[in-house]
Amino acid sequence: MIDIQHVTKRYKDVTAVDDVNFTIRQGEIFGIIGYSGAGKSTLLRCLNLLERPTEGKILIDGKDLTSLSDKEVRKERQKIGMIFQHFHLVSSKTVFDNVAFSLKAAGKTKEEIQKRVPELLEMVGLSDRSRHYPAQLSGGQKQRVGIARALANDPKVLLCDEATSALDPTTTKSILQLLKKINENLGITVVLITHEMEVVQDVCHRVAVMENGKVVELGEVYDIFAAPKTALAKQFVRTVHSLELPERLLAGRKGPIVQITFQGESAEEAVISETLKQFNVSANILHGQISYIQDRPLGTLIIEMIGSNADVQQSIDYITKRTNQLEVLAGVA
Ligand SMILES: Nc1ncnc2c1ncn2[C@@H]1O[C@H](COP(=O)(O)OP(=O)(O)OP(=O)(O)O)[C@@H](O)[C@H]1O
Repeated sequence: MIDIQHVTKRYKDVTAVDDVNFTIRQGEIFGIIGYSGAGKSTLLRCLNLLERPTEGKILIDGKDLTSLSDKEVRKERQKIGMIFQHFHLVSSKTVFDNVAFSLKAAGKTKEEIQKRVPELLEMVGLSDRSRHYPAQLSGGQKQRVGIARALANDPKVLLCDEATSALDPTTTKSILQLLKKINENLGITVVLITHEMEVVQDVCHRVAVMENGKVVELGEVYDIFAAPKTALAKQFVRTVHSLELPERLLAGRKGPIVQITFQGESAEEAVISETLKQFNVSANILHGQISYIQDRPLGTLIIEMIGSNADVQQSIDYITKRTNQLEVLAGVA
């Protein structure tokens, strides 16, 4: 649906986006994650040509935006809503007028605006705030106004530029739920950039990990959580699924310490107890958790395995076969 074809954006000697090439599918919530300066904002702004790529093409539904004149781009941009970290509301206008603004800009009649704005406010749960000014709203409510304004002209795509970064964790969850609802109910493709892996875990279907202007890893969110390939993706996964063990525990171990990741159904199987029954080893459970990503369980367990070298090795081989991933964190003492 959104084809990003070899897009590069340079500012003098800085290459903010470096030959990025991937496709965002119709109806998905696509996350772009990276640390500050990775090029996320620049890439997002290239998607609606707020920034013109220095090289490469952006195609939306097969239409090459980069080949259009500025006037034509402004028209196309009405089909692409955008929300921002700091909301960008007009402080002198009421909630109603902030939302009406987009409709006026698109040439809608007064009657159409009077009908449409209440529908939009209802959708974002702000029907009772229509006559308030932005200064009278909480951060979460301001972002809801931003979302209503972005949806005013029935866009096919919603771009979210760090939309929850200025919000507290509870408000972040509620805004993410709203984005999810909009995606599911209206079928709008959502592209969001963030530096928080938790946001990706909560709502995204797929994610691209960016570093130095490049996409270093891209895939289904579940797969990246289950088996991140690059050091950067591993770092981001660890920010959510942190299973750090105290040094003291590692120093006093009697056998190897292994981390096992269970994917899908195997998370609910008793692989460990079966292993202990079959082989002459005992296991010391040090840490464990099960997360649900897109309603699929992903389990992580850290155990110390105690027994003869041969038995321990056989158990490790058995568990590796039964689960998708086993990593030895510390070898034999
Ligand atoms: N208008 C500009 N002029 C010059 N350099 C820019 C401009 N916009 C961005 N850059 C540079 O491009 C690089 C990528 O910036 P960008 O804002 O896209 O990163 P980001 O991943 O979104 O970071 P953040 O999360 O801090 O916004 C940075 O080195 C930045 O300084």
